[in-house]
Amino acid sequence: MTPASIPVPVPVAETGPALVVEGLRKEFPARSRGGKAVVAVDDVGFTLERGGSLAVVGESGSGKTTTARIVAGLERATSGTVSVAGSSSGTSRPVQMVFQDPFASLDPRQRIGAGLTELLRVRIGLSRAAAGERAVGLLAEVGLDEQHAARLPRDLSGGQRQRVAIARALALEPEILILDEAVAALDVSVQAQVLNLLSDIRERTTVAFLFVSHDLAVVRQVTDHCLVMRGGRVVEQGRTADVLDHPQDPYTQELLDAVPRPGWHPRRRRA
Ligand SMILES: Nc1ncnc2c1ncn2[C@@H]1O[C@H](COP(=O)(O)OP(=O)(O)OP(=O)(O)O)[C@@H](O)[C@H]1O
Repeated sequence: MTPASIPVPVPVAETGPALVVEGLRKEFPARSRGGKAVVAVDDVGFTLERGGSLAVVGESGSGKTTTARIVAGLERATSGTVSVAGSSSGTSRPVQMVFQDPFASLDPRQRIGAGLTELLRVRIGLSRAAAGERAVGLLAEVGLDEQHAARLPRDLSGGQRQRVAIARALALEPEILILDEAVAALDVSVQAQVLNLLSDIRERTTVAFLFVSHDLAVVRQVTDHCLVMRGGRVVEQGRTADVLDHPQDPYTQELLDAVPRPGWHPRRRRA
């Protein structure tokens, strides 16, 4: 593999889509001698419009997270291109990622407000006073107040910690927010609150969402386009409502059939 084949983020025009991915491929080397390399992502392509919301769905191991990590710059593709809007405009991190477990990205000894203020000083270059003010504003945007700001991560609920993770991602003024199973660990009612927050953010800003999820009900609620992956490849993509209501690929139908719905009854096993 020559260095020339490693994709470099290419800026796209200010008016163009937030993200264009073409011919993306990721091979992981064999884990043992004589083992086979894993092709985690194979010829994946999609476009995410500014302010749009695209779901990546598929069963475990289908390549969703690897695709998201390449877009976020956390993993290098073997080949293909990832073009992110704003990557030439001085925005240092045009893509931010929120994970299922926000604990991992929070310093357990740092109070929420102080951590956010530090992030704004170090990464955005704001003065101490301006960073403090912006931190209060960002926390308010995600529904948290100064009482929450004074707490340590362990003294917040799971939903509140996820709000903090979203505030920290937004602090860096990204073009694209990747949410990788970001509500999967939350109780249904807390999940609904965080999903409402994400809808609000979409209405207020031009941030585009890339939403990795195995939960098709959540996908229906928060995305307008959807990409179905299987074995590293895209089997189907289109408007979320069309894909979920009229799946063209049998695999998408299988995913839909696997979801318990109101009125769903497990099939009785034959004796
Ligand atoms: N660092 C790695 N080294 C080797 N193989 C990997 C690595 N990361 C992922 N894989 C493999 O690549 C494939 C795709 O994994 P990926 O995590 O992208 O799938 P996923 O759809 O996100 O699954 P899940 O929903 O379980 O997170 C799997 O076969 C996985 O075992």
